[in-house]
This record gives sequence, C-alpha cells and structure tokens, in this order.
Amino acid sequence: MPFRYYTRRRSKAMERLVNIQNLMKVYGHHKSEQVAVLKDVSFSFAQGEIIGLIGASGAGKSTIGKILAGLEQPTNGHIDFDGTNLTALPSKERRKFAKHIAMIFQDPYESLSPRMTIEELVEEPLIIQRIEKNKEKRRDMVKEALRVVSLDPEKYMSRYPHELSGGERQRIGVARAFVCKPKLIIADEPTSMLDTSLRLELIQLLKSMNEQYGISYVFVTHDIALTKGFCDRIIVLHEGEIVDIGPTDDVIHAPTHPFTKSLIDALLLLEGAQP
Ligand SMILES: Nc1ncnc2c1ncn2[C@@H]1O[C@H](COP(=O)(O)OP(=O)(O)OP(=O)(O)O)[C@@H](O)[C@H]1O
Repeated sequence: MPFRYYTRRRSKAMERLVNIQNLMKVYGHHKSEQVAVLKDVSFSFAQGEIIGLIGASGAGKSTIGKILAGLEQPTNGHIDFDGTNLTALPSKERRKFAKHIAMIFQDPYESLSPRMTIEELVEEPLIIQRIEKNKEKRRDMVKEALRVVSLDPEKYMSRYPHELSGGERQRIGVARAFVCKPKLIIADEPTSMLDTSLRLELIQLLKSMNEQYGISYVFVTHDIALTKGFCDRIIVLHEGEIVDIGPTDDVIHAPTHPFTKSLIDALLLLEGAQP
C-alpha cells in the first residue's frame, strides 16, 4: 500500500526532531589563541528529514556534527532534541542521548579497533549504552544490524576488520551506528574513502534505512552529486555561519548567496559534473 506508507511518512516527518538555536563554538583556552568556529548557527529539522551540510574546508561542518553527537561542547546556544534541551543536561545525562544520535565516520578503518571481531564491534554500542543485558538478545540485535547493511551475519561475525574490503568496513560502521536504533545519524563524509560505485551503494543503504526506520541524517559532504536525491534540504556554511538553506535542488540550481554559487561551481568542477 504505497499511498498509506507515504501518508505515514509524511505525518511522521512533521514532528520536529532537532532545533538548534544560536549555536556558537570557540576553540582554544587562552584569549590569544581563541577562534570562533561557529558564530551564530540556527536551524531545525524534522524526524525523518535528511540534511546535507556543505561548505569550504574549515567552515565548521564537522564541529556542528560533533556537537550534535555530544563529542564537543558548544560555547553557547541551545540544542533541543526530541523535546529535550541537551545543552542544559549534566554530562552523565547527556551521554544517555548517544543511543539516539549515532555517528558514521569518514575513515572506516581508523574507527574500528583491529583487535575486535565484527560481532564485538557491532555489539559494543549496545554494551556502552546499556541497551540490552542479555548476551543472546544482543547477538540477535547484532545479526539484525548486519542484515540491515546487507552483510551475512554467519559469514562476517567472527571476522576482523582487516579481512574486509573498504566498502564492507564502512557497512560495519553503519551497522554500529544502527544497532541502537538511533533517531539521528551524523554521517561525516562517510563516502570520501570509497570509490564512486561504493559511494552510491552506501547512499542507497542510508536512504533505505531512512525510508524503513525513519532515521534522520546530518550528512556532511563535499560531494554535491551525492546530495541530489538523498538530502531533503541543504545548509551552506561559510566561516561558521549559515549563508544558504533550502530544498536540495533549489540550493544547487538557484543559490541565493554568491558564496553558495561559487562553492557549488567549485565542487562540481572537482567532480567533473554539470549542475
Ligand atoms: N579541537 C579543535 N581545536 C582547535 N581548533 C579546531 C578543533 N577542531 C576543529 N578546529 C578548527 O575549527 C575549524 C572548523 O573545523 P571543522 O572540522 O568543523 O571544519 P569543516 O567544515 O568540517 O572542515 P573540513 O571540510 O576540512 O572537514 C577549523 O579551522 C579547524 O582547524
């Protein structure tokens, strides 16, 4: 019943998941070395929405992702996640939200401990987040996560990361992000170490998880081509400030800010593609 499914997705997409207000981040302890990396960033998105974050190197994209994932503290501002003001929480309470906001990293090799089996690696977030005490149930959750990323559990659970290809390792990274059934995944350039066909496969996998489980993504990328058909909206960041925000096609084809136009032209030139 595609129509019913669509209706359900639409109504779900109306619920606001994240509301970021006046986010500011200054790195550096001493005044002389302080840099304001995020100046005054505000945006919100709904459950199920996919947000692309683009901008030149150093614009502050990863910093937004890290703050959302709880890996960095904002200097100022508010983040409301599913009705909870994360910035007001003590760090112990804040850590509990890690099960709702997962992260996929750029380098699938660096982010996986070489001494752990695939089963241990995918099980680890369940243990850290204290999601399931029963070992057998955890095993079933690991198997389910591996099936979601199209890796046969029987074949992969006892292997080690070095026995896998780059594409398979990145799928393990996705399984680790998925296993706690998060509402939001921060995907920080997850495709940049993969070749073109694997990039598209990974995007299709993320998209199918979005359609099936309603997972939202904040997708940090330099690859404009990948945002088309994947991201619902794009945010353009320039020196720690949002200069453009809107539906993906509108931002790419009719940018409102001159910086967006030059950024998109430069990125497309790198990709050898036409807008
Ligand atoms: N822990 C840190 N301490 C000090 N400065 C930092 C730290 N992390 C990032 N920065 C600086 O903050 C700025 C923004 O970094 P960020 O990684 O958010 O940018 P980005 O837009 O993701 O860039 P890229 O596309 O190159 O990954 C950069 O100038 C970076 O050097």
